[in-house]
Amino acid sequence: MSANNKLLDKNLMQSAFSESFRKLQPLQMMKNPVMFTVEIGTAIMVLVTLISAFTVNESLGSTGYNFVITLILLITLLFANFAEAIAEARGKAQANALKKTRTDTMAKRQMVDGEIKMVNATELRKNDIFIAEAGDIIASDGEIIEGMASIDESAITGESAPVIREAETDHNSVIGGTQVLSDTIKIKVTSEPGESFLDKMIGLVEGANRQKTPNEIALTILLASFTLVFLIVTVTLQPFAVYANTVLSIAALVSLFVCLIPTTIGGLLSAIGIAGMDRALGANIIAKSGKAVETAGDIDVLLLDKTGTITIGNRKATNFYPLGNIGEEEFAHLCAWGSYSDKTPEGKSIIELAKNLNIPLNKESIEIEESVKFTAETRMSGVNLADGRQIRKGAWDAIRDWCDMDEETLKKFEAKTREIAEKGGTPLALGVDRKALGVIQLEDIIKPGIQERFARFRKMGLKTVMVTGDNPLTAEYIAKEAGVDDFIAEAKPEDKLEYIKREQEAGKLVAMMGDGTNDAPALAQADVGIAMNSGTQAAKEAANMVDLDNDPTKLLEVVEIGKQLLITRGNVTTFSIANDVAKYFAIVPALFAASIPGLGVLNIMGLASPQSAILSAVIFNAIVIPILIPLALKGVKYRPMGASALLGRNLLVYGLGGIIVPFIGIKLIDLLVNLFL
Ligand SMILES: Nc1ncnc2c1ncn2[C@@H]1O[C@H](COP(=O)(O)OP(=O)(O)OP(=O)(O)O)[C@@H](O)[C@H]1O
Ligand SMILES: [K+]
Ligand SMILES: [Mg+2]
Repeated sequence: MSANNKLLDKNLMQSAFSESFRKLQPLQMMKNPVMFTVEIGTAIMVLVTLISAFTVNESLGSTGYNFVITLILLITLLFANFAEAIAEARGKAQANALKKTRTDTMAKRQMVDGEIKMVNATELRKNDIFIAEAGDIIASDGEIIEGMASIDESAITGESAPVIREAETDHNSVIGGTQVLSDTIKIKVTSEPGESFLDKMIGLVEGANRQKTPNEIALTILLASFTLVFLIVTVTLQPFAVYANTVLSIAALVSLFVCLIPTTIGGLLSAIGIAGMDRALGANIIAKSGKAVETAGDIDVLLLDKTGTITIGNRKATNFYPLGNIGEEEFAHLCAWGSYSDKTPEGKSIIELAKNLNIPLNKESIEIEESVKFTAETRMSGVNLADGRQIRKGAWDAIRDWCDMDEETLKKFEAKTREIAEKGGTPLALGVDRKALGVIQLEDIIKPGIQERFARFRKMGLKTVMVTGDNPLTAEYIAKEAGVDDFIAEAKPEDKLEYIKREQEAGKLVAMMGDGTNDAPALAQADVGIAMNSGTQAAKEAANMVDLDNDPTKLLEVVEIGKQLLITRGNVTTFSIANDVAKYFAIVPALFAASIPGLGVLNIMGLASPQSAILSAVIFNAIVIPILIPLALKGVKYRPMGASALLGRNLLVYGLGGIIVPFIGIKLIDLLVNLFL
């Protein structure tokens, strides 16, 4: 579902073209104060043109000239509308592609009495239960409450590799419109009809409910006040002109005003915002608001999980180390038994290792009375057997606290766990009936290329923090290898929340990514919280963005998209205002050169006449907008560097450039205008 990046798609151009005219309605234009004043100026010029055509009034200037100025002002408005319309049209094209995936599906609804009834997907309500089998299109968003299945999510994510979704894990979410490839699952509906994930996505990309972000509103107010200042400047020029015996026509005053107000950024502002959300969507990120994307650009601290984010995440058991009075085979047995009801990759890999070592597991010989699930809170898991035995495995410190241990055993375990942790492995200890029996070694691989990404963030001045439930030694090893700035070890879910609060109290903006229900509070607290689409409903509701690809490193991309949005907007604003200042010095001396010879010194551009100076400036003012549309949509090319270096560079390029470019542009247009007239 990647964004349609072709800027010049013919259909998009056509629909944007007609939209540009529709957007001329004053009620629409009013949302954009800068361009609305241009519209008022245009209306005044229409009147002036008509009056000058039908009456004899020398101070109004020639009808032809007035007409041309009116036309150029109208084109300026259309250009600005076109910028917004083309940004919206790209979103709509994506929405249409999504709508095609929303087909009429049937669902096997399970009624209260257990009976299965075929119903239309639209009849499903929140908390209803339905069954989906291999080949079925999942009829609604939901959470798997029984079973596991491999699912093809390509209709939504564009990713063709199937994904595994399973009840009682942090990957229990399914999206309506995706297809079950194997197995049978029981699903509880999580959204009402019309409010599904897909519906929300379509609404978002259509831009129907796009709201201005606080930053956009602030900038709009700033631009409006600039506009007011220049209105006063232009109006006070009139008595000055009378005093200097110069006739300033209404056309000249209106044109001067339009040239001086920040029309470039005024015309491109909303296109830049829409394009930012589009870019996020292109990266398969659903931002619940434009504000979230923007905030991502200002983030100071990034909280990242260790397992699955910095490391590949399918931690595998690689060794059994019995440390008590117990043989290798018996120890492996107990490790496997203790993992029978453990659905985590760690648990599965322990059984896998036992099988690979050819340990006869004779599962029939045991009866599980109660399974003790792994939680990030207890950092242990295990089983209680029917014969009364309790098996627990977990983080070393958790098992240590659970077991009764003498000095000697403690030393043995500490040495072994340290040995494993110092090399970046995760030691799991195993205890039976509160007696520690040995250690299991888990290994995980640091994701290739992750070091470069962190280096890039350091250059931008961002702090990266690795959070892990693992012990400090393993954490330290991985943190150092991966190149993160800080780490929190033996972290429980609430530690993330605490850390975020502390950073925020110090004035920092914090981003994090999570998928589990216990991540929800921290996701809600973070300034930017991204939930994985496979994650639990609670996590997705707490977050302000959802990643369709379930890629924990996506956080890094989101920050870059946000930064690019902020920088693009900043640069276009700088350019726009620098432009306006330059235009002032291009036009005013030309206007007064005849009556105040002293000003002739300032008329460095040597424009042909006051009329052509005005005309050239208005034309330049108009064409800058479409010239910058590609930049607004694609975003300024972003290089990682510190904030002050970036500011310096941008001021140089867009500030200085913004001053020089109009002089050259207006001079060229002036030459052309006089060549043809
Ligand atoms: N299935 C499991 N059964 C028992 N103990 C486990 C299991 N999985 C992990 N552990 C232990 O609990 C600790 C905490 O796990 P948790 O999932 O909270 O954090 P983590 O996976 O180490 O880090 P992250 O926060 O990056 O996911 C692990 O370091 C490990 O020692
Ligand atoms: K302008
Ligand atoms: Mg984990």
